[in-house]
Amino acid sequence: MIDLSLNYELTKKFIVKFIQEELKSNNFEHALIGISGGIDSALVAYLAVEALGKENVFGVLLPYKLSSKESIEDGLKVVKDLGIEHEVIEITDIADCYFEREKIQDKFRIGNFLARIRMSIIFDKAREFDSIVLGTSNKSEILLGYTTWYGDMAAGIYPIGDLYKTQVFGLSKYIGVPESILNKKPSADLWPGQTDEDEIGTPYSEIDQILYLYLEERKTKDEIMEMGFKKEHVENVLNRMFSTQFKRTLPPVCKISLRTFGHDFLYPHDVFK
Ligand SMILES: Nc1ncnc2c1ncn2[C@@H]1O[C@H](COP(=O)(O)OP(=O)(O)OC[C@H]2O[C@@H]([n+]3cccc(C(=O)O)c3)[C@H](O)[C@@H]2O)[C@@H](O)[C@H]1O
Ligand SMILES: Nc1ncnc2c1ncn2[C@@H]1O[C@H](COP(=O)(O)OP(=O)(O)OP(=O)(O)O)[C@@H](O)[C@H]1O
Ligand SMILES: [Mg+2]
Repeated sequence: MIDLSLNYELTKKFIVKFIQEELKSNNFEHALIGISGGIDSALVAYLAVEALGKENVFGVLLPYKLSSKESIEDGLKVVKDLGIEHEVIEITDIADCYFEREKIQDKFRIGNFLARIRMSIIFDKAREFDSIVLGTSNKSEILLGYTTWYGDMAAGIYPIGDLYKTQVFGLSKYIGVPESILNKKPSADLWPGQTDEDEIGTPYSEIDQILYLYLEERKTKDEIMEMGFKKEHVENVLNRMFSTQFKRTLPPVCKISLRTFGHDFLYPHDVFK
């Protein structure tokens, strides 16, 4: 196993500075975060308070009737520990109105819809509080595409987007995220009993190694398997990554004019006054 742990003091400083600079250069003072009770949003909230001060960070807790009891308890623990202003908005009525009307029972449709309802409320609240939305996506879930496109992925900036999930755990422990959050299994909490690792089929300890070896050490699939990783896990991780490239790029634009978004305007000087 490759040691993916980082110098967490330095990592924290980089992310804190990143949040400060991104807000400043885009003329924002406030940041808003959807707080789920999970580790990604907890970590981002702690880093945001360090970067901006507790008076400039807002938390929104958006439980659905099937959200786990621990999620809401841990979410409240985060906002109370940090002393940030927060709102709890239950999304059951809004979501069930649509599910009942369309007779939807498929858990994936339900889960993706919940993620997109949350996104709508988060951006509405960002407008109300004149804030940038801090994304909570990490490198592992972005690379796997394990996320709802334009749902929980939607954000202004990604402070922990270059940290593998195992590094999210390392940094969270380092900065003192509450134990109950550190000790529970990552879950999208979109249906009862859901956990990331069960749904994906490979534990994060292996996902991160496989992604790292393939992307950063440029090992081939065969070389990774020769290092002792099971074929089913290597194929699972790489296939998920290849099949979700669309989630990591702007939608392709059909080029007609001489100057087209996505094809041109690739550098800041293209659009400067
Ligand atoms: N090649 C392609 N080019 C352009 N668009 C493409 C496409 N392939 C699919 N699509 C579109 O993308 C849609 C599917 O993508 P999407 O809607 O994102 O949904 P999908 O990837 O099917 O599902 C999202 C997955 O992420 C998990 N999740 C969601 C939310 C939060 C978390 C969490 O960890 O907290 C996890 C969830 O449990 C589920 O496994 C298709 O319906 C299709 O419209
Ligand atoms: N009930 C909720 N209330 C507010 N925001 C939510 C809720 N559920 C999900 N979100 C938003 O969607 C993001 C994605 O969820 P995800 O499960 O990947 O991260 P997490 O819950 O923070 O960490 P973990 O992976 O440990 O569960 C959350 O970080 C949060 O910003
Ligand atoms: Mg979660």
